[in-house]
Amino acid sequence: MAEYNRVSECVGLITLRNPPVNALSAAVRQGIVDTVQRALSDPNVKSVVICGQNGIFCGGADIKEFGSNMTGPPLIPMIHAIESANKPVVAAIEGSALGGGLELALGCHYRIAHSKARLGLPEVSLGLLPAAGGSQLLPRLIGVPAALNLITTGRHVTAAEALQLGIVDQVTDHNTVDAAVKFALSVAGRSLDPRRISTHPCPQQPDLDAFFEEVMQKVRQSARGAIAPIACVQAVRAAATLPYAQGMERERELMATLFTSGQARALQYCFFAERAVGRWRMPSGARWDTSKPRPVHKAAVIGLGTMGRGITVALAQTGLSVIAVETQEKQLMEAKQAISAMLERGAKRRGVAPALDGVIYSQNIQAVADVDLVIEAVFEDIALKTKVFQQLSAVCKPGTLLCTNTSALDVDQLASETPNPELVVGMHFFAPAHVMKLLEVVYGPRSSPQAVATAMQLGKKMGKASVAVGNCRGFVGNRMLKPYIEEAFFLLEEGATPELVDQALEEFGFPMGVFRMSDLSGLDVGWRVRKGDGLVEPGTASGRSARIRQGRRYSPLGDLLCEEGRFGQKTGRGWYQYDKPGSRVARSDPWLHSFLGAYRAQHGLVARRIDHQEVLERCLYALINEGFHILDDGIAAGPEDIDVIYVSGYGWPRHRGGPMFYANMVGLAKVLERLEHYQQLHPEVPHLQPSSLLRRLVASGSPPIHKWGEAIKKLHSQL
Ligand SMILES: C[C@H](O)[C@H](C)C(=O)SCCNC(=O)CCNC(=O)[C@H](O)C(C)(C)COP(=O)([O-])OP(=O)([O-])OC[C@H]1O[C@@H](n2cnc3c(N)ncnc32)[C@H](O)[C@@H]1OP(=O)([O-])[O-]
Repeated sequence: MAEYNRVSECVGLITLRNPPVNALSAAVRQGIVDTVQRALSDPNVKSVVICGQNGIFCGGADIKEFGSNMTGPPLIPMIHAIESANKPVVAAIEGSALGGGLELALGCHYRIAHSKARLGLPEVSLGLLPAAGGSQLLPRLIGVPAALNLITTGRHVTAAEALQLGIVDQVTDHNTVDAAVKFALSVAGRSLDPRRISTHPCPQQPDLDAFFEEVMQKVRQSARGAIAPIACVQAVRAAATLPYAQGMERERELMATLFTSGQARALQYCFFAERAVGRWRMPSGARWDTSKPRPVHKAAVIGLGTMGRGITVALAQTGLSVIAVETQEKQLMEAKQAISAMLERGAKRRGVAPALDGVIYSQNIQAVADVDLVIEAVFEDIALKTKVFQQLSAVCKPGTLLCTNTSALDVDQLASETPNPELVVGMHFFAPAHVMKLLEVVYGPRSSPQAVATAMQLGKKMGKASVAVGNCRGFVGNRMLKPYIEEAFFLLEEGATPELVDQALEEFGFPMGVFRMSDLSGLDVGWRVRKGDGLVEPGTASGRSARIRQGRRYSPLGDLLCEEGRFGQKTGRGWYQYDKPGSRVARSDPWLHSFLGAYRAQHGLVARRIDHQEVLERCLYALINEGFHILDDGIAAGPEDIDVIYVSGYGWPRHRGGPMFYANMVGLAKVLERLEHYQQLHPEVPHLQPSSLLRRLVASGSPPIHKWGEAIKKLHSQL
């Protein structure tokens, strides 16, 4: 709702009240309509100030209302009533003015922002566009190029940038409402015509057609199949070419195409899923709101290879003091240089001073004796990690949390090497660790809820999408990736090419297909793991038996390429060829195609035509099926956990919601039917065997995804 007060004798103060972000729910909209009317009809009131309670102006339209029938006064006439008011209306912007919140402020005649405020039109990140006039008003206020940038990216700008762009009229470090009231008093009685943005002509862009063509091309490329960014460009184009009223009509038409789209539902699901994973729970019943994190003032990182360096930067950027330990002197010096450079670059980008003094470098593990939390990031070898955990147990003060950055080893086995296994959790970062959003916090059966709470809180502090998952081989992300990659290898055996498989996945929305990604991360990484699992066999045996390992179908294609020294970008040859080692532009490699032909001939395989549909069904449904196994095992608490992991760490296209949301959209019965179809064709591939949870969900009528949690609990209780 909205509260009304008269302050400073003649200023009507309207305060939005809808915690936590004063979203423009039906009640708030009604409150604004009523209080604006009251202020305008009160003869004692000379000007009006609109602000939000709790130090936040407005987080925009109430996203929770989108799924239901919208009631209450519509936004656009409400904002028009403010703009056409005969008394100056000033927006006092604290915290955030986003989406409909900024559109409300653009309807006001003046905008005063606190220096820490953030402003933006992020509707595109929800699969929408600014539909309360933002796509027509912002270009008129700040010009087409700047408005296009904000609306197609959805980025939030600082108050300083908003002032520079001309979105706000004043920035204050003091009480914003007081500053706005003082300002409102100073502009009372002034002509408001020049302040009604909708009446402004849109600044003309030279060579408009060419300009928009170029913008549309760039936006289409970066959108990778998302439809909202395209509609955003079309809406701004309307602002540049049509009178306001017609532009608003165009905005309404375009929004109608987006509002009920599957992509909008997927992106809004991601919005709430990213908030839901913070409310973690463990199979033991321990939960986020009953487990108190330990304070972490000082942390340490052991091992300063690529991952260790990124983790040190991510920790230091939170303001924590960090002890960075590397026993090899040369490696330590190189790491110090790299970390300092990363901190300086990051600080420059964020416009702050680099936290160089926050990192202390040492060759001696004794240096971590008084830290609160240690993250071990040494080479992925169980013997080495065990030795480090034993050393840490001897050196660290009681209660220090010991975390491992392993991506595949058994966290509980490492815990068993310490006297306090309850203090051990996995903190699985993704390369580059100071950039990638995802953090898998891995709890073993003996990890304490307090250890999980502490790691999750530290993850949030580092700006990570932190997801709590159970300990198992490959945790959640890598465990689901395995069948996805294996299916891609099998498709090559049956007639596909890396280009075809990658094209299908990139058209689906992945930034990179399996084989381009494999070349980037290095084929030797997977080879080492497969060797460790005893799957790699020397020589070139042929026939079906050569492709059955440990009782299941296995494709040695990746191993054979590695035996040729084809590790990908780093060797200039992999599934693709590159100009030289280290270059990133992949080109088809005739050698690879003749190698595949020879391989099929040697194994008596006949290539057949494979289309994009089959690539998507086999790679994605195999991955999704593993997701159902993970839910059934209780390794992930809910589908949101899996989807946030894949969207923030594995390049799953956000406008497709995540693997489990996608399965829900496609229809669980369809996914089951297709898995059964491929399982019949490939009985020697266990990961195509539909998960029993998937079968049970389909049998129980395929409940909608937000009901899976209770359905799974019910199904488990029936077991
Ligand atoms: C016509 C018009 O053109 C169109 C169509 C629109 O306007 S579309 C809407 C456009 N607006 C947005 O895209 C802004 C979305 N919000 C945010 O970016 C952030 O929230 C924030 C404002 C920067 C605060 O961040 P935070 O980190 O301090 O808190 P939080 O954890 O994120 O959020 C705290 C709690 O508030 C909930 N919440 C936040 N914004 C909300 C919103 N707009 N509607 C409903 N709930 C919202 C959120 O789910 C969480 O709930 P819970 O999990 O506690 O139950």
